[in-house]
Amino acid sequence: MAIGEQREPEMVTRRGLVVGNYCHDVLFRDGRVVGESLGGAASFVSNVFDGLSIPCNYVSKVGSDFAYSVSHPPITSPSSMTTLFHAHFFSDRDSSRHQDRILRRIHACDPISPSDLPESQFDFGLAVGVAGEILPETLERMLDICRVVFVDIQALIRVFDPLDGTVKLVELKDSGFFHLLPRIGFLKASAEEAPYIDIEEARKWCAVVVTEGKDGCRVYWKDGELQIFPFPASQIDPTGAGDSFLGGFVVGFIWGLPVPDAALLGNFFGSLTVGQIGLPKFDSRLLQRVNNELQRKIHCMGCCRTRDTAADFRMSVEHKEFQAALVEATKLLTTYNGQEDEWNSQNSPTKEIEQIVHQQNGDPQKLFPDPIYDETVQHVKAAKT
Ligand SMILES: Nc1ncnc2c1ncn2[C@@H]1O[C@H](COP(=O)(O)OP(=O)(O)O)[C@@H](O)[C@H]1O
Ligand SMILES: O=P([O-])([O-])O[C@@H]1[C@@H](O)[C@H](O)[C@@H](O)[C@H](O)[C@@H]1O
Repeated sequence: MAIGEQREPEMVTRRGLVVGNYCHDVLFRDGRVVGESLGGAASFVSNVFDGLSIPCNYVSKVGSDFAYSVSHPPITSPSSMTTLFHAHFFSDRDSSRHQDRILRRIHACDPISPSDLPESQFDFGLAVGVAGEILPETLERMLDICRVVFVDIQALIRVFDPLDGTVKLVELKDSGFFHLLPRIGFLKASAEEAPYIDIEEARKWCAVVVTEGKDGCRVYWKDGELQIFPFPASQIDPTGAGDSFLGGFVVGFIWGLPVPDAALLGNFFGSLTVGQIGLPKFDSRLLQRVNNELQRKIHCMGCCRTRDTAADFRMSVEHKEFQAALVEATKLLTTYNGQEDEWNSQNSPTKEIEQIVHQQNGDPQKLFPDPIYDETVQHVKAAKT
């Protein structure tokens, strides 16, 4: 190619590394089981990446009891059980934010050590542990082999009650990961986690994205901050919204979008996630529309994907147009949602589990001794095979 000849802008394929364990999620509302699903940030992130054809390596560990088939096979630890979370929601409180979710880690699979990571180099990495499986030395190794690393703070600051596994949070500076901050590209936190970071200190070292549920998100960097608007959504289950947000944000970033536009794409996928229980299904037509929009944007930017890891925080002149295009894409969901409701009503395990649990227990309050639920789930699964 002659020097100076304009290259047709194109998405240079970037390869990533996603590190974090898949898990089993059980959702309770007012003490009643309302759903059980594949979980773990890696599953929500890969759901977005697969939908938008982002090539990635995944390092995730599960036990031999892992109950789901996934597009990126995990490492099975025969001596361990799959990470299991019980997420308790309550109708009498505003569950539009996770603050009112009580998370309990019932089982924890083996941690991911540096030697579990591939030897090769990667353009980007996502440290997305949910149950303490990412060790400081593992994150350090990720920082060595990935050019830019996106970290979900829930991988760093969660601790677990020794008696019942209830998830609590510790200050980042007391987490054992603080010294790695200057090497992290982006730190993602929910509004509930943000107070444990000291954003004024952290932003000196890396960009911080704080997701704010139905209010969208806020991006902080050394010299500024920006509020990025949300997309409308009727929330059914907030689980995984932050994970899908991070997936969308990273896609925007590696496509070369300015950070505010990447955050908008994150908001978009977060809003689609809360409208479904567990791992969301994205309409293929909607995903195609998003891909077309990304192609259009990099064409308009007249640049091939040459930006290295330098982040561009300027609000693009096209930000509003991008937002409008994504809103337009969600209109495809109106028809699909009709089928989706059909899918939920017919296929959701919830009803079966509720009926069996009710028969067995009469009073759903008995649900709390979790083994009852686990046994019921096994029974339901067995009945399905
Ligand atoms: N009820 C909602 N309506 C619209 N968008 C939402 C809603 N809840 C979450 N989102 C989107 O998903 C993103 C992540 O959600 P949030 O609940 O803040 O993350 P986390 O799961 O980490 O707590 C938000 O920044 C927002 O863009
Ligand atoms: O809802 P969110 O915080 O984005 O992410 C969730 C984790 O916090 C939770 O521990 C896990 O069980 C879910 O599968 C999901 O990954």
